[in-house]
Amino acid sequence: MASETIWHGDGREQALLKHILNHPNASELRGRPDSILSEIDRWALKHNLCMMTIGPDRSQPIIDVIRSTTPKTMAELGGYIGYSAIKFASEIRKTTTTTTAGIARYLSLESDVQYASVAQALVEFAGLADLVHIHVGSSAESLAKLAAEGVEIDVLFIDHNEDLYVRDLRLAEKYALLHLGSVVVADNVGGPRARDYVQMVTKNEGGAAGFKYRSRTLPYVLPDGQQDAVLITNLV
Ligand SMILES: C[S@@+](CC[C@H](N)C(=O)[O-])C[C@H]1O[C@@H](n2cnc3c(N)ncnc32)[C@H](O)[C@@H]1O
Repeated sequence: MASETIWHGDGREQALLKHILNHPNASELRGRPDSILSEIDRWALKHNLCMMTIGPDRSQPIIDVIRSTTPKTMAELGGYIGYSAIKFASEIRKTTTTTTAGIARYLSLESDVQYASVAQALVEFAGLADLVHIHVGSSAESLAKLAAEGVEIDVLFIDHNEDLYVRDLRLAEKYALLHLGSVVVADNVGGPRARDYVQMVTKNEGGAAGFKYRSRTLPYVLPDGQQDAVLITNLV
């Protein structure tokens, strides 16, 4: 019988953090997001571990979204160890304009306290703690808190639990966290658990807040050979 891929939670996250912080070239890695992410990728490859991070290749279409929208506020559902937060927040920093300078932020929502603490340490090591705000708690609770603070999300990256994609997009709309022109990017939409979400955003019907969805699917193959896809949806 084929063994199932283990993606997380076997101590690899803490081992990875230790590796990065105690790296012989730690002083050269510190404050260099791209080098830190490359080191994470190298470490995972060396230890033959599939990590549930967005990784370098799948990041590219999301980087393109950031470049074309220059978001003031980007949020993600599912932060894990902070890989995507470091990748996308550093891109936001590079694309910061005079209008977004000082106010751009990346909100990372993560339910697991231990993963969030690894993420916080890596974000600080990458020099992005002023931009990245990690919210520990379930996505439903954190979205409600963001709504109470009057947050408006320009780019929403959904990458937590496919069973919750529909519910959480609906919540973000209900709480008026999204606006006309917001872009929603969902990863891992290739499997059956994301079917309802795919149906919802690829129909030309409006969402709960009256926006219409314009979606495009970008297929990819996972390191273990499974087919999957990213779905990019513009609210129009
Ligand atoms: C695929 S990983 C995220 C990977 C990350 N975006 C990256 O690319 O580096 C999914 C994460 O979502 C978190 N998660 C699952 N359900 C959640 C929920 N309801 N609210 C917040 N986070 C959740 C998990 O603990 C896990 O760390």
